[in-house]
Amino acid sequence: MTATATPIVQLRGIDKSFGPVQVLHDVSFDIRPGEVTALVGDNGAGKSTLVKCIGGIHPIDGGAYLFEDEQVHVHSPRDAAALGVEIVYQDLALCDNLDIVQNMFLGREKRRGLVLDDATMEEMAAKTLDGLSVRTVTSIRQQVASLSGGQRQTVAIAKAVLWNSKVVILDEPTAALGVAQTAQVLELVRRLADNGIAVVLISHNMNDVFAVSDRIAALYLGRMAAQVKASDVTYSQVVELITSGRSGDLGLATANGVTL
Ligand SMILES: Nc1ncnc2c1ncn2[C@@H]1O[C@H](COP(=O)(O)OP(=O)(O)OP(=O)(O)O)[C@@H](O)[C@H]1O
Repeated sequence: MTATATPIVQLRGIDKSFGPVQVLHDVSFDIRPGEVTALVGDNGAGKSTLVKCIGGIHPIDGGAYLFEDEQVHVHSPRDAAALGVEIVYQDLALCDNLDIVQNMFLGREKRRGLVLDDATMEEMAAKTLDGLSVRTVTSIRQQVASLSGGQRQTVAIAKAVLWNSKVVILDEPTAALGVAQTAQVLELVRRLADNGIAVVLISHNMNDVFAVSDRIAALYLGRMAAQVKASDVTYSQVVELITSGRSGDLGLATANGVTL
């Protein structure tokens, strides 16, 4: 996507503490439509906390959350969903004993009168999977228990997209996958962005990050060390940002977390 896409989400000066422990310090973060923004950082850097603030799971203590240039107050996942923000978690929260359609509509089932509108749900599920060019599942009435890790991840992502999401945040989507399945999921991640969705990818895997990301945001000890275009940095510069919060080669413009 173009370098000039206007951010759909802009966080400015976000602080977040849990009791006496401040986990996020003055964090600014932009998420742009049509782009994959990788969110990287060491264990405990604050990645999950940051996305949970975006997703309405944790209230922010201070700073501004702008969505499409308007300041918003997101107090619950429902508020986030109303904006079109969905998070796909590492543990996926899929129900093994339900099929793909049932999982995709879990808690938001379509009804016709008092009965479930299975035909509409099936049609919407199939359309969403088709739209993402997902051909890895054989039947949408297949139980999720029988799916591979990659297929499960695909269903979880499709579930997030089903609701006309504008922002999809993926927490380590390839962490438990083998090589081939990782490639498939990364392809899907790229396709989401190519369809105009603003995608955030939390990942510890630099190969994944460089394979699909347009931008990379590095958190270090709860501060945004840098947010840069992926094409402007090397693998080792990103590793340096993750491990020390700075990269000498990048200079000051990015060391303060300024978005380029
Ligand atoms: N609900 C909570 N209550 C108290 N402390 C928390 C809570 N959630 C996270 N923390 C703390 O906040 C810090 C950042 O954690 P967070 O999970 O956001 O990091 P992360 O970058 O996602 O790490 P990882 O890569 O290991 O998942 C950690 O020190 C963690 O212990």
